[in-house]
Amino acid sequence: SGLQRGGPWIFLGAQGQGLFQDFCVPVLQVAVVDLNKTVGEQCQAQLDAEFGEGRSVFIQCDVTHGDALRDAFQRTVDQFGRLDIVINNAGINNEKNWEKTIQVNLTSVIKGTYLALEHMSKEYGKQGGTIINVSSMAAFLHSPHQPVYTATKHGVIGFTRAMADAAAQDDYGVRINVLCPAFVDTPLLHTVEEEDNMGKFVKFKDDFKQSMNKFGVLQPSLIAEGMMRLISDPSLNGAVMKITCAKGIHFHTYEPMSA
Ligand SMILES: NC(=O)C1=CN([C@@H]2O[C@H](COP(=O)(O)OP(=O)(O)OC[C@H]3O[C@@H](n4cnc5c(N)ncnc54)[C@H](O)[C@@H]3O)[C@@H](O)[C@H]2O)C=CC1
Ligand SMILES: CCCCCC(=O)/C=C/[C@H]1[C@H](O)CC(=O)[C@@H]1CCCCCCC(=O)O
Repeated sequence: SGLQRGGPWIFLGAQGQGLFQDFCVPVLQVAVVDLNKTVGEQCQAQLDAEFGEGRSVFIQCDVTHGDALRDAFQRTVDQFGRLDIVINNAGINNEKNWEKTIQVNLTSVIKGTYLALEHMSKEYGKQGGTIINVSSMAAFLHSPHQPVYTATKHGVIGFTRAMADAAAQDDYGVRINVLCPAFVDTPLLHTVEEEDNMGKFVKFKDDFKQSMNKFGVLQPSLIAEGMMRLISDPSLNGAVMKITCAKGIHFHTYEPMSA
């Protein structure tokens, strides 16, 4: 992976579970791409403080705007000379404006993966790399509270596994994996109580909160640890990493196909 070379990375969706404090990378070059200027600038300030100035850039971008997303990738490569690691992390929880949820959580992950391949795949004459697409345990345990969110997270897994097979069979030199956290202590979790986000499904919020009490809420540092493992283990491609309070970091296993 690119980790040994120390980056560069592009991290789409910056709040990103407060991940940056927890990445212990000695030589880091990272582009933080986020819609929210305040969040992006805070992330960059943290990175400056921890790793020194000049190693990171914040690019304000709505990942659902195709041209802006393409520009964000190009700016990253212009700044750092190459790209090794891409994390498609941006996500929203909006059942009222569910079309937007599909755009951010699924369509932009697909676009982000294709753009990442343009900059990293041997098919395009590039040097290889690694991609992480962020799904959710909602892809395994559904809830009446989030039907479209749940659908997008299933979609991320299906797309990622199929692309990982394509990457292996056509020798892209790029590993593509998916990460499925259970509840994580981030601002996103608070949106489940808001009618503006949940629409008519807000009535299920108490069930959802009970589920949080039952299964517990993860700290972002464990998500960072999972990402580091996906980045640094060269044997992983098409892997579906789950992270839960009960079992920590582990992998989903699929039945072999029968004839
Ligand atoms: N917090 C949780 O319990 C869980 C979160 N996840 C997933 O983890 C990922 C990160 O979520 P969190 O850090 O929890 O959420 P968050 O809300 O704290 O951070 C998400 C970031 O994405 C950015 N973003 C949203 N829409 C965007 C757009 N159109 N363009 C660019 N940036 C955009 C936001 O500004 C925010 O900074 C998401 O894909 C989410 O679905 C998965 C399982 C559980
Ligand atoms: C607002 C976004 C919150 C997203 C959190 C998330 O993705 C949660 C998904 C839940 C789904 O909607 C219903 C659930 O029960 C999911 C969480 C389940 C955690 C499972 C832990 C299982 C275990 O400990 O073995």
